[in-house]
Amino acid sequence: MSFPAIRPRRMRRDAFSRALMREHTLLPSDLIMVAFVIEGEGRREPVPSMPGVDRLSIDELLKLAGECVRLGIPALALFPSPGQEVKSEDAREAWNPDNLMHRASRALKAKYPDLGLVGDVALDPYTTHGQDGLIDAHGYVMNEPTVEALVKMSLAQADAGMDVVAPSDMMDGRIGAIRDALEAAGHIHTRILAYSAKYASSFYGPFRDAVGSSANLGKGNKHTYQMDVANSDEALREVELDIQEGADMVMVKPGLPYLDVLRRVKDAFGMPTFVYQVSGEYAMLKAATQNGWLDEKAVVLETLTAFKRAGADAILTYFAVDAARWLRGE
Ligand SMILES: NCc1[nH]cc(CCC(=O)O)c1CC(=O)O
Ligand SMILES: [Mg+2]
Repeated sequence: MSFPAIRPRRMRRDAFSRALMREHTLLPSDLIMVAFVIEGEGRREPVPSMPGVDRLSIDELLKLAGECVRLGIPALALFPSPGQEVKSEDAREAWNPDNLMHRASRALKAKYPDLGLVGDVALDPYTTHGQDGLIDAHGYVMNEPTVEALVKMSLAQADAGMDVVAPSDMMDGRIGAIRDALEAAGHIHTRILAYSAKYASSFYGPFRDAVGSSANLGKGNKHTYQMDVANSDEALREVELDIQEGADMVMVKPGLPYLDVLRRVKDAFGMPTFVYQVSGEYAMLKAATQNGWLDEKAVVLETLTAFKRAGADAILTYFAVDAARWLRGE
């Protein structure tokens, strides 16, 4: 009777050999925490479609930042949830030097100068129609006028101390325009994290609730600028352009349904490649774990490890603080 000489199970038998052959390790330093900012003081406003996520006033945000620093999470990505009263057709609040994001940035940098700050660059929190750009009479998002606005927004964020500007809008040519403007203004250290392969996904619904753009967007969609979910060659073309235009980091978004794209991007370019585990992925996992159908710690760490396996250098996730605590055995 002959048995297999090659037994992959041998290495899996004991914890020591499993540890030695493990190919990827998830660390708190792989994570970027995501937070929503609101006006006020002492305010934590729950996002109903994202149980466990609160919109935070700046003083509460400072506490979250302190926790990130303590846990070894290198950076915090900020999204504003401004009131309807500052929204307009032309989104001018986006580059107001004293807007909510910029006040948050200055407060965070004063208290935690070493925590990396990532500012979202897109117009959707500030437009009355909920689109990421400026629209023409037909509701089409106009490319160049939007890029001009994004440039002003990026300069204002850099002035307010943001370390990284992260255009999440998918306009053509915006990385090059932002890079030129930052250089010309002397902001030579401001990094650009480009949402390069951002899909027109249905997994963003809870985020749009959180920043207050879903009601304004109504039945609208973003199919004329975000990518078709069926494409991945196109993702490589988009990433290549952003690299040529001066991106320091490129991103694939959403995460879990797009691991194939992540792997292709990492293999093709070897760039710092980030992935965004988006609001709908968060909501999906939360719903199942709150029902007791899945084990939260186990599935969250599994998804985050899967991103690393697929080639991610860093992961934007609403679970960053929880995951870092679990990884540290807290
Ligand atoms: N500029 C919009 C933006 N920036 C980040 C997200 C989604 C993030 C998430 O779902 O967690 C979106 C939503 C959208 O494109 O409508
Ligand atoms: Mg592009």
